[in-house]
Amino acid sequence: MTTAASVPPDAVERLRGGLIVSCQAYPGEPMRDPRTTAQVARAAVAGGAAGVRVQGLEDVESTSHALDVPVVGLWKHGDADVFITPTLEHAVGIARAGADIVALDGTRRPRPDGLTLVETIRRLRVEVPAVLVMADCGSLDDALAAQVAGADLVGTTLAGYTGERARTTGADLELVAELVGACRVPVVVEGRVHTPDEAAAAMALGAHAVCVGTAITHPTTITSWFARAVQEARSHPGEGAGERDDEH
Ligand SMILES: CC(=O)N[C@H](C=O)[C@@H](O)[C@H](O)[C@H](O)COP(=O)(O)O
Repeated sequence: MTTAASVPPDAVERLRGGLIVSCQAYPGEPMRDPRTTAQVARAAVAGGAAGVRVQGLEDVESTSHALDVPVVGLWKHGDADVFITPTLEHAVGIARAGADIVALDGTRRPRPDGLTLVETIRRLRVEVPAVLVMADCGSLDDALAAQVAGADLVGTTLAGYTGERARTTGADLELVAELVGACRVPVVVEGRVHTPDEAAAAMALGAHAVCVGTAITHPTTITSWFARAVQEARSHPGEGAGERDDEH
């Protein structure tokens, strides 16, 4: 696996300077179907995505078969604080389903199976030796701990969702700058990147890749942005659109 001095693994290298599109539909939503996910992912790749991020065993399976770009897989499970690929069992499942990179909770919080992050990554690599790991972090301290634990990539995915940092409007670019300055592993900017300009700003700070979900692949939320703007324009002519909400 990658170290500061080694050549980055192929999947990490293929994502360098690229856009990762997160293709996720949430429980009960009309687009929650592995075939739909694979189709959305193919459409994203046709538009220039260097990689995709997908959730759940079936979606990882369907998408990894349909595409020739790196697939970042995760498994959201449970209502606890740690819900992104929370246990070793989830991580092994996602790796075996075909993910090139397993994204998992990379915070310093206790994990539901009682393993530490370092134990999780070590044992995952015993089970599935070639797999790479992206640690979804909420702070600089998370990211530093995750790289020591052996993560191949660190992401800002959980910034604003763990209580350590405020939830910024748009990407947490301050954290991006901190991570790029302090981490030797590549940094993926993820979370609330809503416009091409924001994605470019994150890359200009030295990010390895940018991951965009909602603003590309979640039509219900995107529609709500437009619907609210249209409604507000009708109620208050002459005023600009308000802030975007990306809660699902
Ligand atoms: C916090 C959390 O649960 N994040 C999840 C991680 O996979 C997804 O719900 C996000 O859509 C993804 O991170 C991309 O972010 P955004 O949709 O803001 O572009």
